[in-house]
Amino acid sequence: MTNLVLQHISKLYGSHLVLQFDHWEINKGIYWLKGGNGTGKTTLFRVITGQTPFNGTVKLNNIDLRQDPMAFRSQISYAEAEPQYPLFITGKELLDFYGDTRKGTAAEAMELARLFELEAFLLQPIGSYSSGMLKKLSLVCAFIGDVDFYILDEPLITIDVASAHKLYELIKTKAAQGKSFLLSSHQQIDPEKLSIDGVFEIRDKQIVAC
Ligand SMILES: Nc1ncnc2c1ncn2[C@@H]1O[C@H](COP(=O)(O)OP(=O)(O)OP(=O)(O)O)[C@@H](O)[C@H]1O
Repeated sequence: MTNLVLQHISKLYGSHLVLQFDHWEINKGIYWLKGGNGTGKTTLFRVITGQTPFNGTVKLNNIDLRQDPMAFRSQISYAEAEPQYPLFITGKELLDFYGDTRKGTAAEAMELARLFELEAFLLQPIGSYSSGMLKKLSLVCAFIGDVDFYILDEPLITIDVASAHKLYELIKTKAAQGKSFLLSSHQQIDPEKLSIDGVFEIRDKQIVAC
């Protein structure tokens, strides 16, 4: 049962204040974070996943990111908007790496790769992948293993309609198993394809419900 709590948050890049708010909390569900370019969505995701220094407290299911980073990270999966991987490794090597670190099985990784029609490319270096293939590979990585909370930054960019449909179905299946999602998307999310439990926006450095 997901519970994500952020308290007394402030995030600066040098002297540029990007986020500042006292409290934001979500429970189990699928959430959509909207907002224009540069409002701080990716920064918020990087704060939640402990990938950038910040002031304040982040807790997932009562596990404090700072006090117990290993336990915290084992509960969370983050797919970046524009994933960057070493170009010389193959897709399979990347999936094996994620499988090892996330304690996922090779069969699970292959099943996800097959779902997104990446199977035939797995032995090729990532440098030869198209932008859509790269995005799908990053989504496959995000779904390897068993975590409680998924953060998907712009999961719909560059993927085709059929893949978007598969992603929606995967999110629904995981949500039915009790998992939670925080998605950012500039594209409208069709409520008939994916039912959203809450929509937020970053406005003036704060997270507000829409
Ligand atoms: N590493 C960084 N160093 C300095 N400033 C940064 C850095 N990353 C982001 N910023 C600044 O922080 C602000 C928020 O950026 P962020 O990438 O979080 O926005 P975003 O909402 O994800 O934007 P987009 O929708 O364009 O992806 C912007 O003003 C950006 O210039």
